[in-house]
Amino acid sequence: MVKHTLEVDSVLYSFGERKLLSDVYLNCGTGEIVGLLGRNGCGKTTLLKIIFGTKHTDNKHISIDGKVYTKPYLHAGLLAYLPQQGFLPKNIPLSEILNLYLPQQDKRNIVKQNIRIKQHLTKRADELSKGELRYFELLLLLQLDVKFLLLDEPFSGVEPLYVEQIEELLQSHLPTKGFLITDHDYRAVLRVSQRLILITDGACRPITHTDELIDWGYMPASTATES
Ligand SMILES: Nc1ncnc2c1ncn2[C@@H]1O[C@H](COP(=O)(O)OP(=O)(O)OP(=O)(O)O)[C@@H](O)[C@H]1O
Repeated sequence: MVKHTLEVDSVLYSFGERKLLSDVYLNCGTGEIVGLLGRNGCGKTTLLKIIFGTKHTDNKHISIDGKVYTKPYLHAGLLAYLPQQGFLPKNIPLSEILNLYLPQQDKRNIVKQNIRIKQHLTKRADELSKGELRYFELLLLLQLDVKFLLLDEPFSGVEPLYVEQIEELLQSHLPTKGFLITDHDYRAVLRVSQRLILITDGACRPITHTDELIDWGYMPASTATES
């Protein structure tokens, strides 16, 4: 399997007097899940939007397999983004949503035949529970022919059983995809990620041991025994 690389460098983002992101470097290859952690408001969502290309910034260098892109989302086959708030139309059934997003029938069938989704196909997105909807969104994005997925809070509001199923789903697509994932369910992020990056003070810090998350003030000291 060919390995692809996403490289993010020199990201600067500021508003007013505040420099939100000032020293960002990270990379991700297909075959790995990179967990992005950080406190509320540190800039995780902003960074994912900058990488996707939908958020303008003062400076950035986004490359995939060595080629630089200013707006990667405009190029087929590169990236997909799961936004925090979801992205699906609310007023049409899931089966029609699949027709819109997945032109290939075999890909649609994978989603339609999924044991957790098949009974919901005639429902609209707003008729699903939060966990069911998140699972459906992910399942759909995973069928897209893209090399990298940027996932903003895929576990948010999701019950433990679905969290586990989402983790399994991501793992099953590792042969062809790479993932940048952020979520406040840090236990799930720690479980599923091969590498961790903490955003703090506008910079990306590679984390090699979970104790460092306590040292940087992201996790409470009471969690030390879990690491
Ligand atoms: N153009 C802007 N003007 C004012 N504030 C901004 C602007 N862009 C980002 N911010 C602020 O920067 C902070 C970072 O937002 P962002 O959503 O990226 O954080 P986050 O790390 O994803 O937070 P959370 O974990 O709570 O989802 C927020 O406080 C946001 O309001």
